[in-house]
Amino acid sequence: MSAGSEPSPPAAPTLLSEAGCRLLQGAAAEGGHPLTSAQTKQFAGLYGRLLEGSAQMNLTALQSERDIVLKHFVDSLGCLNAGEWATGAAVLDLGTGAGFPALPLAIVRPDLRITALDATAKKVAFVERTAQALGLAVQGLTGRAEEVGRDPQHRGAYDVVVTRAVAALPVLAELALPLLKPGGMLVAQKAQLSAEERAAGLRAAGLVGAELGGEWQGQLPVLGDARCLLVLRKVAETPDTYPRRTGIPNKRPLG
Ligand SMILES: C[S@@+](CC[C@H](N)C(=O)[O-])C[C@H]1O[C@@H](n2cnc3c(N)ncnc32)[C@H](O)[C@@H]1O
Repeated sequence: MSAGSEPSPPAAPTLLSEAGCRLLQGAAAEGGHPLTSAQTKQFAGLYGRLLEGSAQMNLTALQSERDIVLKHFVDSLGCLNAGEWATGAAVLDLGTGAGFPALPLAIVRPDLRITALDATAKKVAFVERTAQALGLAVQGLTGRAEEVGRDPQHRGAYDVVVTRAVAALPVLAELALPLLKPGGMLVAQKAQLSAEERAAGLRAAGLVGAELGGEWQGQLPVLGDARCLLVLRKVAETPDTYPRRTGIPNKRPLG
């Protein structure tokens, strides 16, 4: 800058392009979740924050605008396709990473009381900052689900535990069921669910007080990739022995 010249204005935040907004609106509507223009603006802001955050830390492997729109934003909304998400429900996103599905869900369902749990503190800090900037009611929570599930403040406290791309179904059953209220549901989103994983998941569910509560098979809008949602319903108290200590659910899965 030469002496006496005006300081340059701060760079405008990156936002979703117009084409990206149209793709988002079309795909969300195709998936049964049409967006208002205010919600589309919130997604545009989320896109910008995700790009900024990704420049500083490892937040997402997805690089292109199209992939982020379809495989993060629209895919996250697909979690709503299974089960009844009652108005005002307390929801925990187990293993939220960069905020998926927690942040898209908070945009389209501002009535939900969403807690975004992850073992990595800097990811949770990103989610909290982003939620605050976009005016979304998402609480961050740093910790391992194995420990949070034994904390009286969180055990039995949630109507819905939702999870995407975190672990195999038997592991999810052990981590999620202790966190649910009686009658609550785990919604596990999967790209694929083999017959073996499904059977082991249902056996694990029986051990932690759950049964199959529903199943949804569908496709990711525009791309057509297979998606499956499996719902486990809490029908009995989870024994105090679960979840086992950190690492054991993964190392020696139930079922
Ligand atoms: C592959 S990422 C998926 C993130 C996000 N759900 C998504 O779909 O983009 C898995 C995340 O789960 C978190 N995670 C895995 N096991 C966990 C546990 N036992 N407790 C808390 N977080 C866990 C990891 O730290 C990681 O951020």
